Amino acid sequence: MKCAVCGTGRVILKRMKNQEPVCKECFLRCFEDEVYEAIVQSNLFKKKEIVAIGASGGKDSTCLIHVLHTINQRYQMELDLRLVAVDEGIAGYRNHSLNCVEENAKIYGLPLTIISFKELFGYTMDEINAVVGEKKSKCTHCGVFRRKALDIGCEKIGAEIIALGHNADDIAETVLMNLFRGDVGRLERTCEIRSGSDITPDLLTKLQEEMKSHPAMVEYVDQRQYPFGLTPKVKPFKYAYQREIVLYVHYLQLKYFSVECTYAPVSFRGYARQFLLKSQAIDSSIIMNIVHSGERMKLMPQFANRAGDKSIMKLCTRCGFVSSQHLCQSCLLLDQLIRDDPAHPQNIDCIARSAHVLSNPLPDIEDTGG
Ligand SMILES: Nc1ncnc2c1ncn2[C@@H]1O[C@H](COP(=O)(O)OP(=O)(O)OP(=O)(O)O)[C@@H](O)[C@H]1O
Repeated sequence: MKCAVCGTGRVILKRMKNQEPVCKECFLRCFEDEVYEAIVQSNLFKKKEIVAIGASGGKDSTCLIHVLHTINQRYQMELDLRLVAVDEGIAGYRNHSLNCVEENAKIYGLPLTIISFKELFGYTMDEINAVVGEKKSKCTHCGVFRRKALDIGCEKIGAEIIALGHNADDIAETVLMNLFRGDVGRLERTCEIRSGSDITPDLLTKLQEEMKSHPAMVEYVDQRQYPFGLTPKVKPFKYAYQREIVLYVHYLQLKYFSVECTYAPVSFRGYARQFLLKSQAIDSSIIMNIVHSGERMKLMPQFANRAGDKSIMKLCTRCGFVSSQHLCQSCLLLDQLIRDDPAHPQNIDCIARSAHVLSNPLPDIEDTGG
């Protein structure tokens, strides 16, 4: 059997989306072209834009670095790509994956900035684990703190947009997870290829006004179009299957860390992942069907939960990040941690830490100046 694209190459796989048999070269090229197409169709980036790439060292973000770097050059997109990595402080996991990020920063000549939970919040994930307890999932803490850390990372490198390696399987998992939890208010956001900045001009003006009188935010009024917490997040791999990402990084022998997070086994996401794995064995189109279904679901107004309601957004009274409540989720979680932590000597002022990190340049682990 010959490659369905070039007609001559030796077939190495059948594409997930249409079962078309393709050779290695055509697979790599088609994969890159499809990501480029998704970027162009959704107008994800502007020319010369500083784009942060959330780099975890895992296969998805490693693949994203390679693909964005490749198509940026091939199609003269003129993007200024920079890496932001968050060190959550998970011994035996994140320290190893950060080594891969550092290696890739050198390989692609991209500047890298690392932001650590310990410096930002006063706790590593391992310390949070000790406070929260072994049996409970830590994914909420990790996810909420990481989002804030990535926003702060963007601020430090001057990026007003961040690209993340979420793929179609991740999105389908999140859709299922939200359904399993009955948390349908989040469905719309889950499936967006670009999220964060989709607020009305009136609301943006209101938030910008709030920034002017917020002690922690006033200095950013003239510098930022969006308040903190609204940095647009884009998912160029929204339509890429995980299995093809694995093959892509395998064929190109990219350097990534493949071990699962220490805390993953007790995560709720695990149920959705198992369900999806079993369903996929029956029909591989299930993943994209879930993504497309999620895209088309729209909540009736009476069911929209408050978390999904952008019109009620304000600035967290403590740290100044956008929030639907008086205190943002990260400040609430931090307060709870401090309350539950018998060893904590005093309340840590979250905004003092955020402000400290923002105003003092962290030593960049590797700045190759590319
Ligand atoms: N510690 C981190 N630092 C920077 N970005 C991160 C970090 N963790 C996750 N991300 C970003 O968020 C995306 C989704 O992460 P998540 O852990 O949910 O999925 P993943 O499939 O394990 O991704 P990856 O294979 O890239 O680790 C990653 O692809 C990356 O872009």
